[in-house]
Amino acid sequence: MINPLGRLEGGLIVSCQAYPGEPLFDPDVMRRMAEAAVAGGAVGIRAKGLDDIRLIRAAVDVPVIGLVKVGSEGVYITPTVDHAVAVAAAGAGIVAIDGTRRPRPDGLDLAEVIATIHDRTDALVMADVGDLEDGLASAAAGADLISSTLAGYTGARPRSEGPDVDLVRDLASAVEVPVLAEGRIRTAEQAGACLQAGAHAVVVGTAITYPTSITRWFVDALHEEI
Ligand SMILES: CC(=O)N[C@H](C=O)[C@@H](O)[C@H](O)[C@H](O)COP(=O)(O)O
Repeated sequence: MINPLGRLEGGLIVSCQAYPGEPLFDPDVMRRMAEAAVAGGAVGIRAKGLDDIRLIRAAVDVPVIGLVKVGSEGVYITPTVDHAVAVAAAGAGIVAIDGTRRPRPDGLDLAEVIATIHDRTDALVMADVGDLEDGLASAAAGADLISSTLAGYTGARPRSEGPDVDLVRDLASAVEVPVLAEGRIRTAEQAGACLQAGAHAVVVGTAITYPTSITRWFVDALHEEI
């Protein structure tokens, strides 16, 4: 497998995710969303769920960062090795896993998890972290790249309104592996600030692919005007 990290450098990765019960919750809709993002210049796609990953992998020629979500509390992003192996088998060249120091459902530590994924697949492992200590521990455990995905969602750091640029900067200067900026990037200016802070690439989801939230931002702003 060609190492995808070079293809991501300096670029925009678009996260295409929908949830059960929502109008866009359909792998084929996410496949179309991914194609639309790539047509606009996305250098990578982040996708959730094995069916979505399969369809998107077949439809676009950019690296796919895959994950599954199991629940929404604690360690819910690709929580076990078996989940990670399934994500890689579905076609993700990069598997995103929870990279926090919280106890994992399979009782393994992060180094064991990453080593086993490397043994059983060709995929790179991306650690989704919530603070600097998570990032340092993930790098020491063998993660191939680190993302600020969980900043503001684990209790370790406050939930900033925009991206946690300070964490991105601290991670980028503290670890050797590439650091992605992810989480609450709402504008192109914020994405640029993350690259300036040392991010290898930026991941944007909600602001591009989640029309319910985008609509609500407009609606709320209109109400504040009154
Ligand atoms: C915290 C968590 O579970 N984040 C998830 C990770 O896959 C997604 O829900 C986010 O949409 C993604 O990280 C992109 O972030 P944003 O949608 O803010 O641009």
